[in-house]
Amino acid sequence: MRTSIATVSLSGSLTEKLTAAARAGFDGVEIFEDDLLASPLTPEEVRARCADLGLTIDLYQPMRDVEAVPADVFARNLRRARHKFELMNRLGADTVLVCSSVDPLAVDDDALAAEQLNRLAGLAQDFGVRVAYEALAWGRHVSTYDHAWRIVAAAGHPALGTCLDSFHILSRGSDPRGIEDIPGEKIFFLQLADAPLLAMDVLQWSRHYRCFPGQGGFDVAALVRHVLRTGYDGPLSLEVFNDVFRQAPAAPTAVDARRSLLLLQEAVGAATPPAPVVPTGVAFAELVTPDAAPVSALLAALGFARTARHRGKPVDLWQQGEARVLVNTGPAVSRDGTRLAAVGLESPDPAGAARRAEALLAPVLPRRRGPEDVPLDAVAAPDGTELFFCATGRPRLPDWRADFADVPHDPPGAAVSRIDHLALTQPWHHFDEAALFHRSVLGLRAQESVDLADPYGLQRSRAVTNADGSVRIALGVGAAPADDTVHAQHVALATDDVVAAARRFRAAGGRPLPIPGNYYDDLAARYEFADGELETYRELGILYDRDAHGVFRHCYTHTVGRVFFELVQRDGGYRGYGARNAPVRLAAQHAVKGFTGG
Ligand SMILES: O=C(O)c1ccc(O)c(O)c1
Ligand SMILES: [Mg+2]
Repeated sequence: MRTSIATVSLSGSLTEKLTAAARAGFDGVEIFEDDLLASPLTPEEVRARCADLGLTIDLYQPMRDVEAVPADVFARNLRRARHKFELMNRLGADTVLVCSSVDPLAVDDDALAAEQLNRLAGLAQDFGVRVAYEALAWGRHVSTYDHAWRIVAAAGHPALGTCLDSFHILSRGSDPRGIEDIPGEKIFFLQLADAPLLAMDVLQWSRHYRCFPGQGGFDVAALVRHVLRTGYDGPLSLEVFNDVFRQAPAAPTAVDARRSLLLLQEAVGAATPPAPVVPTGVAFAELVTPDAAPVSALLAALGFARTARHRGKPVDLWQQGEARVLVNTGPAVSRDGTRLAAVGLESPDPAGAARRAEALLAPVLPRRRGPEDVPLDAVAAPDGTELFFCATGRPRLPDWRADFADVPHDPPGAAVSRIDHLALTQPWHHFDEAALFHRSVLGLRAQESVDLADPYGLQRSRAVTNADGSVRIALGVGAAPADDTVHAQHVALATDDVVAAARRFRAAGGRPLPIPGNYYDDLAARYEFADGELETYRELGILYDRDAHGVFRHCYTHTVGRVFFELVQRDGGYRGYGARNAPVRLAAQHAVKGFTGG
């Protein structure tokens, strides 16, 4: 199946958009009129540029407010159309999109609409051009796909067909099954967009919040299956109006778009990339730092022991239970202060996981390893975090720990059993991309996105997890490009007894994040606690939450560079991440000098 993308979906000049679309592997483009009008290139030059890039021009759009108007108005519309058709001939574009009228002069008269569209198609035919009529969800008289199709059918012209747009169909709650009543050859074009399920004016929703299929709440794949059953054999084309994508660099957006289409093609059986290999645990979190001392002190206070050192690189392995943290002081990676640079994911089939990732356009990383090192497959997530697919102590698979030599150490503490979750901060324009990436490349499930109030801006967070919760990654982002000081990353450590773990941390000289007294006064109002329980939480800075399944108790350490740790105790199958407490945590991190930056 051919794939296409509308130039409106990408940022930049027309040339930049075309280049990004071609590099990401699209076969064609829909050229938006505004992009052409603003381009210094002549239509012939645009045509040549597309040809050089290997792109076809699959659609020119939009032509507005054509049909069901008084005769004199229609005569002017035909004159306007003639200009467009001439232009399309110069461009080498053979299909124009006509969207249903929003003109106050348009009348509610299907017969008139059909007659005028028939005449428009007659003129188009003289230019060797086809007209694809699309129902805008907010069209004045025509706002549903079945209505647009009835008019096209009544017009009965071979150069007139319909354009289906998943947003207009699904945003109105129309039943897409009716698509199968349209003959495939009369579907001249198929535009695809998803959107988050928002209760708002449909025009605003469409113009600002569309996203790539798989990133929102619509069942775009089901719609595409209906379309394919008609015999439609035109391109799958993405048409996404989105405020964030308009600002984000075009190249990664185009790759994100292409990945979304690959997944859609997989879902409808039109592509068969290697199957996802879902990770079964977190093997390690890797911090890079210019100075190991503060991180080492923090890990030691948390009860970790430095158990091994890499044979060839300045990397220490710190361990407690099944929780492993690598501290890397290598020169190449230490420029930005302390940060969470890599995650080792326990994979049942590391090579298969890497093949899946590569097929879904994840950047495969060169193996940074010495001649003796265990081969490790790694890819980069959208935020730059390196994801290693690895095995820990499993027969027949090389163990990444073989690269490390034990060093003498005292036994680690026993409070922490494993890594509960990792919180990664996404660049502001990669949030939707990140969730789709983790879902598609790693086969994780995405949970609902939640809003977290930070005193200096709203943050959003969305968790991706495997089925048993042994891999949990919370993807977070600020609302806009912003100062990143508290948009920190963190490693949450699972414990069976957060009170004991917090006490141990303090006794060992750790600095817990202080939580305001108001928080505990409110907790007392919300829940009943055993005698002394709340006082213990207050003393240790432990936060508390409950969901339908269980109880969550957690506390935070101070921040080193961009990284802090959290101790978490999940009881009774609690599924969340304490989102309700996040505003208190964020405010506390802002308030306490030394918890930010540093
Ligand atoms: O928002 C619009 O006006 C608009 C224009 C052309 C389209 O194909 C579309 O789906 C929406
Ligand atoms: Mg459209």
